[in-house]
Amino acid sequence: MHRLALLRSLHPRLAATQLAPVGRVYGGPLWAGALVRAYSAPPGGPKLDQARMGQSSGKRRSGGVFGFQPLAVFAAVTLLASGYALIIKPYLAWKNRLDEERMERDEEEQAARGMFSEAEIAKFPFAQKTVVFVLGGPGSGKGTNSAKLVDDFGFVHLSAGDLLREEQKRPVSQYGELIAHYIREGLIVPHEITIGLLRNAMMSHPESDRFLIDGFPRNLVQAKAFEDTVCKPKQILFFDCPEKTMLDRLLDRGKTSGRSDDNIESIKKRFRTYVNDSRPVIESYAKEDKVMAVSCQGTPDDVYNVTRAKVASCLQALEKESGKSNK
Ligand SMILES: Nc1ncnc2c1ncn2[C@@H]1O[C@H](COP(=O)(O)OP(=O)(O)OP(=O)(O)O)[C@@H](O)[C@H]1O
Ligand SMILES: O=c1ccn([C@@H]2O[C@H](COP(=O)(O)O)[C@@H](O)[C@H]2O)c(=O)[nH]1
Repeated sequence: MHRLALLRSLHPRLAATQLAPVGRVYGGPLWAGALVRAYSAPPGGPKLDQARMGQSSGKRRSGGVFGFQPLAVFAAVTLLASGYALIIKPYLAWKNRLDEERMERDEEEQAARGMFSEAEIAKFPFAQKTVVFVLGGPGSGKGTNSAKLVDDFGFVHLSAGDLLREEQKRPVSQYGELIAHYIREGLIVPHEITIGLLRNAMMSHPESDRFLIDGFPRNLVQAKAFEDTVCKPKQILFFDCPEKTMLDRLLDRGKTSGRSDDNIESIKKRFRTYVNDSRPVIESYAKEDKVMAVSCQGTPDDVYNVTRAKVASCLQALEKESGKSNK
């Protein structure tokens, strides 16, 4: 039924009242207002315009309590309901949407920074994990062999370079540009960023006891910072490779890798960083008798066979040692 007809059917007074057509949006309150005004008019009496201008008299209410009040209540309720529907409800929905968007943004930023709470970090048993650093020059075969060790020994493989590249690509990362620059220039990204990513990645695998950390630490400062804030490595797996072999492999990989640093300019810078900053880390751990060296010369299978044998005996020795210390 048309709203005007409906209103008029509610009370005879309305039939005698000229109700102006109203717009769609404010229809509710205006209809309700019209209803109230209709009751301010005598039967067959002043037009709505007059009522609006306050020209109607008190006598008009002589229509009687029974005719008047229910509709006045109805008008008030309609007014309130319309106000709620048109103003308060949309406002609350808008506010909720803003809150939800803010929470989503916070969660994304938190994920981007890879943050666990301080309490969660403090509780995580890093010292009980078997961490093996996988070191060697750029293109020496660290990634290739680490992937195979995962299958054979159940390690979780964490490549520091991969984690940095992932972080760089995250749209909300505050470090994206910085990381891109350091990688292209073959420089070492500030260790707080890399260690944060590594720690987060380790904590994302609470079920695992074995971690291969590939391509880290790149210098002595990183090594010390990791030992101080995360844990000491149990062993270092070092791929020993001549520069010429590494160069050939990297240039070959560069044909398909899409990496911003697999080009001759970046490769030369990476070699310089390796000689000046990363070799001293291997030498330092060698003094602690923690380095297993594997020659990267030979086919991938040859190199992996040697690697697997060395890692197997290393893990055996570590288990023996921990068995002794548990007694
Ligand atoms: N023994 C091998 N013989 C021939 N090619 C190999 C051998 N080992 C690895 N490669 C190839 O050399 C390239 C570099 O290997 P890989 O990516 O494992 O090195 P990486 O040390 O992880 O390098 P980066 O430090 O730059 O990440 C790859 O294209 C890989 O397929
Ligand atoms: O601990 C790290 C590891 C890596 N980087 C930077 O990333 C590139 C690429 O590393 P790959 O191990 O070859 O994937 C490296 O040249 C550094 O620029 C780093 O800063 N810190």
